[in-house]
Amino acid sequence: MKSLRATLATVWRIAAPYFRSEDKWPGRLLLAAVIAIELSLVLINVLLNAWNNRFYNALQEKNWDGFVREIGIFCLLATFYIALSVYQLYLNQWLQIRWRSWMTRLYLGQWLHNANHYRMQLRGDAADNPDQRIADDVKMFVDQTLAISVGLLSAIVTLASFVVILWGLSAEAPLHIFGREFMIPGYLVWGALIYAILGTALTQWIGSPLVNLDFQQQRYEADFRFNLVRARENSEQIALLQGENAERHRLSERFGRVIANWYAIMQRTKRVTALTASYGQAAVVFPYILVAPAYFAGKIQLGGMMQTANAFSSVQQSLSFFVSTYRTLAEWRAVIARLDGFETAIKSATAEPTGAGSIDVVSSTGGNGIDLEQLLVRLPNGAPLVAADHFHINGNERTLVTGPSGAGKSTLFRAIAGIWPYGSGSIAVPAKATLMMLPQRPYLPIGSLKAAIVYPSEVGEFGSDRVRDVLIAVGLPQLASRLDEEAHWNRMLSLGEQQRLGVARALLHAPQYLFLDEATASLDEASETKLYQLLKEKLPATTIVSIGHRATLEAFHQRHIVLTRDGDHFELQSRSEEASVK
Ligand SMILES: Nc1ncnc2c1ncn2[C@@H]1O[C@H](COP(=O)(O)OP(=O)(O)OP(=O)(O)O)[C@@H](O)[C@H]1O
Repeated sequence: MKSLRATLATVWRIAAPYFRSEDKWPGRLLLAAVIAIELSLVLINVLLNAWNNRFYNALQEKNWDGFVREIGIFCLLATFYIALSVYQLYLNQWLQIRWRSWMTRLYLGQWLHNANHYRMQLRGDAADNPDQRIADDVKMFVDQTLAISVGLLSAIVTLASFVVILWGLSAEAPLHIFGREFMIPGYLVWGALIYAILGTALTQWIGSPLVNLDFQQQRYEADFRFNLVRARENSEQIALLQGENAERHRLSERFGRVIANWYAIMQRTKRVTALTASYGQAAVVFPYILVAPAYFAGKIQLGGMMQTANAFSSVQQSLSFFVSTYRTLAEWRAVIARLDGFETAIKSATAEPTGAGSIDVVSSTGGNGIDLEQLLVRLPNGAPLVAADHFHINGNERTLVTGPSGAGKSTLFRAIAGIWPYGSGSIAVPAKATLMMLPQRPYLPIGSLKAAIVYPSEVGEFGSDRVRDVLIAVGLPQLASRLDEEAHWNRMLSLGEQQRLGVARALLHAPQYLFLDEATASLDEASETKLYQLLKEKLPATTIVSIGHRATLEAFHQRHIVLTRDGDHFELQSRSEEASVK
């Protein structure tokens, strides 16, 4: 009961914001229309129930006029029923897509806000496969929440209406057992109730493991799909290493989990279906068995019996709402748990940069350069990595950072960029300063070459002539005529060419602070020298901080910082304050 209340509270927390959002009026109106139509359908069912009585009595009495009139009434009711059903589905789908669009935009916004997606990945927490949550789970949540809540409402209203009818019919057709009449008020209602409670309890008992199995299934499917995508993304490496067998083995192992869990679902579903099917079939004859003695004793007519059977089945069906939607409910709970986990992970990732035990990245005013104060960068497991008590990265200067592999150079850059929360101390970056990080392998989104170069800006922000000039300057004249060509550039270009594109990106954006993390390491020394010369000439006002291993790089930097081991971590130390080359 407690977990049901907690689940409903979670549903409310996830679902309610849409109906309070800027799209609240269309959403509320559509929901109201869907509910109104559902209630109208229940009303038609009530009218059809009374129709049963009149129709079968007309048949029994061989009353032709009555028969024709009832057929006419049926056609009228059926026409309304059809029209309402059509529009209920239509409006329901309309609401679904509006609600889903809103939630998808919200989740995308939160996930892509302030490097949350990166921190969530670092934490490796419950929010695995965010793509599945944003793409599939939101859709399922909206579909199922609507289906279940409208279905539940319909079941409650149907139950209330038909319980009244069935109560009246119980008095008309008193219970007959072995020729004796028993006066039990509303015995048909009690019969339906006991029947439904038994069915519900049995289904819950047999079917409860399905909730967890469904949850695991979605997870294994997403995991398998993600690994397929990774294999596709790294197909060149796999082919070069002849890693196909290893890949097949790995993928088969992941698919094996999908299969094993599916068998478990099949076993469980078989039992649940056996129960629900028997339950449904027994429900067809059960009311006849209850009222047939009264019918044969001549207490009620055929119409009365048919109406009773119909009312009984409506009551029984609405009481069995839980049984009939068990699978959907199980899936729904799994979806709710996943979205809840996703929201929680986003919340903690959002809170992390400002929380206790995190590095404080602040905006400084007036100064030029970046100040590291009492900085201790840690690994996610808490182990210390890089420390700097008072350190100043001078503005308008070119600084080279070196140190042993794994010393934490890249992680220090991540901390300065404000995406690495683990650690303590503060990093003061001038307010409104523009920072750009160039990694060893620049990210080039799939699309036109121009869009890939100007990323993360919009294509229209830079003129094509400008982009062409920059491409020629970085030594890629052969690409200058292919700006509109669409491709997977990370896959198509050599690493050296990708690094030249990275430098082209930096030249276009002309940031105030440019951090190069081995961003030219794949080029030959002569090309690297040319690119650095270009950066020096074209971006004279830019503060450049480079990570690199080559000694030749020193010539382009005025200052050299070395990460040196100090116990369990590394310290930042200036090797030379004097300029090498100005
Ligand atoms: N997401 C992460 N989770 C756990 N440990 C990490 C993570 N990212 C980096 N590390 C660890 O932090 C340490 C420093 O990594 P970093 O990439 O900063 O080193 P680096 O000095 O740039 O090395 P290199 O010169 O080889 O590029 C490494 O031991 C690495 O394993």
